[in-house]
Parts: sequence; C-alpha cells; structure tokens
Amino acid sequence: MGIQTWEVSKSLVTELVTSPLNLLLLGVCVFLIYKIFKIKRPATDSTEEKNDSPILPKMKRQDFTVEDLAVYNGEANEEKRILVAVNQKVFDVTNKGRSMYGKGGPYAVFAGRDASRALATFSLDSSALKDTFDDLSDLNPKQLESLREWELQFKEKYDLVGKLLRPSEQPTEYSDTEDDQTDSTAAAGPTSKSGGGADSLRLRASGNSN
Ligand code: HEM
Repeated sequence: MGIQTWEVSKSLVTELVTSPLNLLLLGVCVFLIYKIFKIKRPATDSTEEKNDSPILPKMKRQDFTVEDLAVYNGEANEEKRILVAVNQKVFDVTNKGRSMYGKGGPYAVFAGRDASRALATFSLDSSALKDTFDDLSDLNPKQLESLREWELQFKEKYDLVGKLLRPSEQPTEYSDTEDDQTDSTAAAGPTSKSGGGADSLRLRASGNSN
C-alpha cells in the first residue's frame, strides 16, 4: 500500500515535470497562489503602498457599453472604482474585491472588462479579453454553464450595478428608488435559458443550474 502510493506519486510528479503544458499550468497556479497569499498579508513595510482605499458608496444603477466599463478599471476614474462584467451583468467589486482585481492583484486583468470568456474558458490569456463587445456565441454548453456559475458567485458577493450593453442596445432607465437587484437589471445574457429577465435569474438562483 505504502509502496503503491509512492509509485503513484512518483509517476504523477514525472508526468507533471515532463510535459511542457503541465509545467506551464503548474507555473500559472504557483504564480496565482503567490499573488493571492501576498495580497492577504497586510502592508507593514513603509515602502509598500499604503491602503488608502475608502469604502465606496453603492453606485447608481446604470447600464454600460464596453467603452463605459473600461473607465472603471480602478485607475481611470477619480473614485478608483472597479467594475467587472460577467455574463452581461456588471458588478461593483471595489469594496470586497480590490485586493484581487485592483492594481497588482491576481485578477487585475478583469478590472473594467468583460471577464465572461476568460471565466467560461478558465483562461487568463489576453485572447480571452476582447476590446469590443463579445457575444460569446461560440462558447460550448459546458463553458456557458461554468459562466452561469461564476455569475451566481458574483451575484452573491458583489453589488449588481447594471448590464453590459450590446452595440446599439439602449440603456435601461432605472428609477432612483429601485433597489431590488433581481428586477430590471437582469440582462438577457447568452446563458439565459428563457430569454433572460428577472424570472430566469431567480430560477437559476434557486438551484436550477444543472
Ligand atoms: C490554477 C490556478 C489557480 C489557483 C490556485 C487559483 C486560486 C484562487 C483562490 C485561492 C481564490 C480565492 C481568493 C480569495 O478569495 O482571497 C481565487 C479567486 C478567483 N479566481 Fe482563481 N485560481 C486559479 C486560476 C484561476 C483562473 C485561470 C481564473 C480565471 C480564468 C481564476 C479566476 C478567479 C476569480 C475571478 C477569483 C475571484 C472571485 C471573486 O471575486 O470572489 N482563477 N482563485
């Protein structure tokens, strides 16, 4: 039993270090783990940038084009707000996610961007981040399902601000009093099963994702 376990471990390690692709993936994992643990340690050294990021108030509900979204990359707007789009929904990750999406964070590439393709394909490659609207029409069902799960995870953690607009799509007029995030902000994203809208979002949220 002990010898068998040793043999299995040995062949796993051999497999890992002999394939360039595996080595690359291992490298990416080690890098991300390093980044995540590094940002969790408070900056004690005076040479490190001080944490001068106040908690920002909730953003007014609104929709965004890809260009509008790019302003919210944590640098290009005065408040240093960070928005990320997932499955055509725009989330404010500033307060709870700055360490991950802010400058120097492991997922800083998603700041002010539509992260959908990257998340659906589990890739941090620059080819997964487009500069123009990405309709994601080439994603397969498994990738779309994975994207839906990411969307739910974001919905649980972050404020939903609005939707990501396709070219020529008109922004929704949100009333100032509207505060229920599941209502009209629910966009018809590519993974919506029944044309999107609030109902399909609620169905998914109540465990209908498989
Ligand atoms: C294989 C290497 C990877 C490791 C070890 C890893 C590890 C982690 C860990 C530990 C967290 C939680 C951090 C925290 O809550 O403080 C996290 C969050 C996250 N990971 Fe990864 N990850 C990897 C690859 C990826 C890839 C390839 C993507 C995207 C394409 C990705 C996207 C994300 C996102 C978006 C979050 C933050 C979710 C949120 O806002 O709560 N990860 N990762």
